[in-house]
Amino acid sequence: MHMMVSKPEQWVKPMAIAGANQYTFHLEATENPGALIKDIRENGMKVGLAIKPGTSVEYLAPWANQIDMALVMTVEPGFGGQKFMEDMMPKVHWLRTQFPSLDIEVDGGVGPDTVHKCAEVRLALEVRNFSKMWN
Ligand SMILES: O=C(CO)[C@@H](O)[C@H](O)COP(=O)(O)O
Repeated sequence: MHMMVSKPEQWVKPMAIAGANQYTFHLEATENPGALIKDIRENGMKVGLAIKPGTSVEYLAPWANQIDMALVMTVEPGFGGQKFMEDMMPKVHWLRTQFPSLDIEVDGGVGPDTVHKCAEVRLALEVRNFSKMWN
C-alpha cells in the first residue's frame, strides 16, 4: 500500500488487519520515521519509504538499510496525469549505486514515452494504469 497521507502512523494497524503486506509512507509526513518503521515491522508488513520531488535523496539515505523499498515520486503528490519528472532519475541512480539490493520504485507520469527512462535505471514500477502503458 502506498499511503500518500498525512499522519501515516494512524493507518498502520488498520492496513495490517486489512491484509496489506507492505506499507509505504512519505518521509515528509512523519517526525519519527524510525518509530514508524518499527511499528510497520511489528505489524508484520514490509516497509516502503517515499520522497516527494522536492526532497533530497540524502534525507532518505539514513533509513535505506532499514526499509524494503524506496519510492521516488516522479510527479508532485496530488493527482494523476502529470508530466514525468525526468530530473528525478539522478536520485534513483544514486540510490541504485549506494544500495544495490534495495527495491526502488517511481510513481507518476510513467507511460510509453517515459518507461525506457525507468528501465535504464532498473526500476520496479508502480504502475496504476496498465492501459496507458499498453494501448
Ligand atoms: O497519486 C499520485 C500523484 O499524486 C500518483 O500515484 C498518480 O496517481 C500517478 O498517476 P499517473 O501519473 O500514473 O497518471
